[in-house]
Amino acid sequence: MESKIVVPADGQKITVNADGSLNVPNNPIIPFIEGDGIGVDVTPPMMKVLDAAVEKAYGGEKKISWMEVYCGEKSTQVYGEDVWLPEETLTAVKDYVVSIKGPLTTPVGGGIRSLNVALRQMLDLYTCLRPVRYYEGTPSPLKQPELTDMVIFRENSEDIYAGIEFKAGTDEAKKVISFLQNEMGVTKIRFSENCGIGVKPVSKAGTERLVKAAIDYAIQNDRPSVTLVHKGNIMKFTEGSFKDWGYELALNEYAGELLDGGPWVKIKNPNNGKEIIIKDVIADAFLQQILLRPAEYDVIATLNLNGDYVSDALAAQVGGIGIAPGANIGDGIALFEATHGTAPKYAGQDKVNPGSLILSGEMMLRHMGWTEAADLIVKGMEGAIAAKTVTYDFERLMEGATLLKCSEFGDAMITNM
Ligand SMILES: NC(=O)C1=CN([C@@H]2O[C@H](COP(=O)(O)OP(=O)(O)OC[C@H]3O[C@@H](n4cnc5c(N)ncnc54)[C@H](OP(=O)(O)O)[C@@H]3O)[C@@H](O)[C@H]2O)C=CC1
Ligand SMILES: O=C(O)CCC(=O)C(=O)O
Ligand SMILES: [Mg+2]
Repeated sequence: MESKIVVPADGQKITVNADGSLNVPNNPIIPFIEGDGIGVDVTPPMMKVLDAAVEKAYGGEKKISWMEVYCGEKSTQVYGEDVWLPEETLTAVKDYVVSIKGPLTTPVGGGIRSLNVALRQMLDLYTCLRPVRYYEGTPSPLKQPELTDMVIFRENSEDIYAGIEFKAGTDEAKKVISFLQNEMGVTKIRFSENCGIGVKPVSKAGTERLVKAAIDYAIQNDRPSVTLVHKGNIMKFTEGSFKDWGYELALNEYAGELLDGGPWVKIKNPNNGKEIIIKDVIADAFLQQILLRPAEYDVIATLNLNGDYVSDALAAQVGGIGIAPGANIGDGIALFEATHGTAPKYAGQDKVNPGSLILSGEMMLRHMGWTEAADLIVKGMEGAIAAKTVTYDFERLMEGATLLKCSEFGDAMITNM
């Protein structure tokens, strides 16, 4: 297939050193996927704000060379019908090490499976990292939204997102049901003649690498606890094992000790000698406690579906998914993306909040070691919200706010840097 990617002439690749650290040139080429729906609205301000922050922080010494790569609806326009995820996009995201994407549409029921999930699985980006913090002045349904300060580590490669499911009535579904009944002695499938079947793989290796990433983050960032969120009382050998393997990892790899006889574990932060508590909570209880006692939770390690639900719920507590950032991270490669989707009813209206993708870009700059530019983006966000110059999602909940378009909010962030 003919290449459609135009490599900028004036940039270099980021590379990964043997110890896993990044080698970032002053003029890195960063691939971006515009995204479907509101991707067309939020991606341009994201690039503009990042460029302005880099320019202000480094006075022209550093600069991003953006390189468009394609996925989703735009890919079908550029490459032709049915080409949703071209091979050269995957190759670029791998080769250029750090990239960023807008949201991509997934039809409900039939049609293609999620391209977002496909990117994560094909590139083995096993951690979905979603920090949740409060910006002063943001409208929130909570009385004390500033107490919500959590960092979600969502397992990104397993669980029912593996897409192993069979439609009711198909030969495949009948075959799986017959195997379960006749070879595994399963008697509990109600209405087995017309039943869809899904499979939920959760492995020890997959759990360990995710929980390790969460504990390492807590160590590096001086955080007091890591909570394993699961539904292990019901799904004993998937979600329950996730909890058991997480505790075992803390005990065996971090010289953990049982706290009051267990199951909670304490480990010592080797950087400062402080205790880090590894604890667990059942997912439904967690969802009420994050509203009632958010200060008790800090770093969160959880499975794929729980992490999806928890991400939007926590985002709502601090102002909504309009400003909820995220990253998909593997060993070496990172693909940054907003927590929200394509919000099709707002597509092309220059209306929605670009904050989620911009703050994902802020995470990207920090990941690259460009902390001065990242700090300016945080300052720009704080300033724009404090000045009550905001997009519709905040304006409708704030008194005396000025309503800005999507692109204008990006400009307001730049003014406040
Ligand atoms: N990673 C990804 O690419 C993701 C893709 N998706 C896909 O996106 C599509 C639409 O999904 P849907 O469930 O509607 O979820 P969306 O996140 O797209 O939108 C749900 C609602 O969230 C609010 N919202 C979303 N983005 C913004 C923003 N930038 N600024 C302000 N408010 C925002 C809007 O609320 P209000 O109506 O109150 O204004 C919107 O109606 C689906 O195809 C889904 O599969 C979903 C999630 C993630
Ligand atoms: O891939 C999708 O369409 C939805 C993904 C999603 O909701 C998420 O990653 O949070
Ligand atoms: Mg989601």
